[in-house]
Amino acid sequence: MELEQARKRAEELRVIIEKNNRLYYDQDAPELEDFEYDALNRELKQIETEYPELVTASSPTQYVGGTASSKFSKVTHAVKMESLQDAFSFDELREFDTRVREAGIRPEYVVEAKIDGLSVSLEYRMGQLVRGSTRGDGVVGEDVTENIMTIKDIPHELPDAPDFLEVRGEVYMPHSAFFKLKEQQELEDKTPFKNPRNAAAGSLRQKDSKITAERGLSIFVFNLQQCEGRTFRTHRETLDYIKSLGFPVSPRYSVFENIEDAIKEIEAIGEARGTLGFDIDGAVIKVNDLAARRTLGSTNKFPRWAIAFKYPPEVKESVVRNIEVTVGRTGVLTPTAVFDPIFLAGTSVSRASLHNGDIIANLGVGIGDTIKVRKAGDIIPEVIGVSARLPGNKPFAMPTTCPSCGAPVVHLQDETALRCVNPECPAQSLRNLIHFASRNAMAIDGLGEAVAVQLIDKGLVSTVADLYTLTEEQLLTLDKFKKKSAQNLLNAIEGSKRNNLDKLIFGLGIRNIGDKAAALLGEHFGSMDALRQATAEQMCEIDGFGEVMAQSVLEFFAKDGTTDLLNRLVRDGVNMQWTGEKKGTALAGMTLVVTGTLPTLSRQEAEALITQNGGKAAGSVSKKTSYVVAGEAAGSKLTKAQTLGIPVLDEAGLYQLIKDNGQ
Ligand SMILES: NC(=O)c1ccc[n+]([C@@H]2O[C@H](COP(=O)([O-])OP(=O)(O)OC[C@H]3O[C@@H](n4cnc5c(N)ncnc54)[C@H](O)[C@@H]3O)[C@@H](O)[C@H]2O)c1
Ligand SMILES: [Zn+2]
Repeated sequence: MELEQARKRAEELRVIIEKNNRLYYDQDAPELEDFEYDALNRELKQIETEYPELVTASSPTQYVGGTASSKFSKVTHAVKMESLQDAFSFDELREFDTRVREAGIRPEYVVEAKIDGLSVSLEYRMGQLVRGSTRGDGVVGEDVTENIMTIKDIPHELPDAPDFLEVRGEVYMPHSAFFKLKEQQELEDKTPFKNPRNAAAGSLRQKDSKITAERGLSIFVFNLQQCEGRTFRTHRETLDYIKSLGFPVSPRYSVFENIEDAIKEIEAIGEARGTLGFDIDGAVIKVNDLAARRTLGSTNKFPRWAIAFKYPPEVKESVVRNIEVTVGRTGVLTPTAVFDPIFLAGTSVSRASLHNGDIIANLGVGIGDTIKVRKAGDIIPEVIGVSARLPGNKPFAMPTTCPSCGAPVVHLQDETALRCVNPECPAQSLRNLIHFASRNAMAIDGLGEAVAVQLIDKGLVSTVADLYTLTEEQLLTLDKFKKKSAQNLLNAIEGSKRNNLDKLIFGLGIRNIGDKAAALLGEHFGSMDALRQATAEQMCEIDGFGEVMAQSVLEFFAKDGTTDLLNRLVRDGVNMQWTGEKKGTALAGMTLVVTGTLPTLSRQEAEALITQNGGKAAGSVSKKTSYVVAGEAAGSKLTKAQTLGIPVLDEAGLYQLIKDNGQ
């Protein structure tokens, strides 16, 4: 490449890379797959190696990619949170080894899995967790202490800890938590996170720590940043020490005497990839000897004593045996390719979503064709192309009628998806019914998926209103149903009639209306009738309510069948009024933290009492806390309140406070 041509390409690449850095680090919503991004970075690095005169201080190859968002207060890291140099072939690892040996170091390496999440620093003073922060640009990160406090794996207190300790680790979302969240987001018609890494980053970088708490995040700690009063000789020793303090550490971290053995370990980790229960995006080789690390030092961006090997995305071929089309709760038709099982990134795979008709048309894929399937992250397989077409085969055509009910399907405005809009469609009825009965909605015990499937299949229920006319006789026709179980279910259905209005609003499955939005609507309008008559402007007056949500509510009431459905529910005695207390103002403007075991209230109940009275219930104590409500066995939060001089109440004191401030 000519210099001028190289300069032009380098500039182009920098613009693209910076744009994708913002999407990935700042918005937790990348558009490229990691290996696609890595390829761009590599190309830029190659140009800069060939033409060193083209390297600029602001090139993304020279600094850590993130920034600290203004959503959080900033933290300056005493020990810089560096990135890692990466390698895509074993030969590059051998070159790394040569560089280490050329610096006069006898190599001894630790190999660890590289967990795909986001990097955090945790600081402990006198054994108490005092701060958690993100990497940001490596020097300045974000203060996410409150959110960090909600992660169960992270100890709040360390026994026998030094006066000051800082560790670094990777917060990640296990596959189990990711699938749960994905299902929940789909049920609520929200765009699900693309992969566990983005889900972890998006969940940790939340303004509301309660949301973080619900997301099931975990951590692996992989480095000792600072430790007052103790010295260590090797990385291995520091990991043993971190583990002894109660932190989760990388599941395996063995020491190897030479690079070839280290490479074998990387291969072994690669083979175990799909079975770990969480995503890894590579493996890291680190020089074990800490003095040798100091000799090797760091560049502006990464240490010279470590290197990350990135596993290539695996691509394999298989033959499409079928394309199944299913109907979701909101009527969207989703095609799924079913193919001969192949082994990818450690697990057997035989299905991949084709998303919609446009994607099928772009791929040109039909039943019988040979496809290429890739697993980019560790869990979601993707069809990336057709490698051999069955002679004369045509791409699969999406059905023109609903595979569940046979009604004609439609393209709604601005959507690529096809939808079945028949309100009585059984596939949708099933998802609607499961949602209606779920815990945050009408909470009908005993009405899970298995029972819902039977109710629909036997034609006993087609809309949720049918639940309220079910008889014992009918329930006895269900699999495994005896008199007792039938009666229990009828009681649960009967009990649900008395639920507060928000449960019903949420249960109706209005697009974009989650349980929190339902509660806002219920409290604000007070009855279903008032809500039905509300205009978009009136809804938008509610704090926290947006235009899109308001439109969805209007659409719901305008839909065929809604009036009928609500009339039937009213006739059968389902409550349509807000029976919850209107929010009081006794604790307005105050932030309270509940800790320990209270004599009569559970922690949830105490927090509900606080919010019902206009206060904010927070998860951790800070200078902004107004009161700490402490019960028996209150731990670090109580100690912290005492150090900060924050008033402490018992349960009776909380009631008194509400009484004193109420009208
Ligand atoms: N898809 C996109 O658009 C996009 C954009 C930007 C970055 N990225 C991805 O982000 C990565 C580059 O980001 P980076 O600069 O953070 O570097 P990196 O992720 O390659 O390596 C550094 C990080 O690895 C983490 N890590 C996990 N386990 C570790 C262990 N056992 N020991 C040491 N560190 C461990 C650390 O937290 C550290 O921050 C690449 O994988 C890239 O593909 C993707
Ligand atoms: Zn249908």
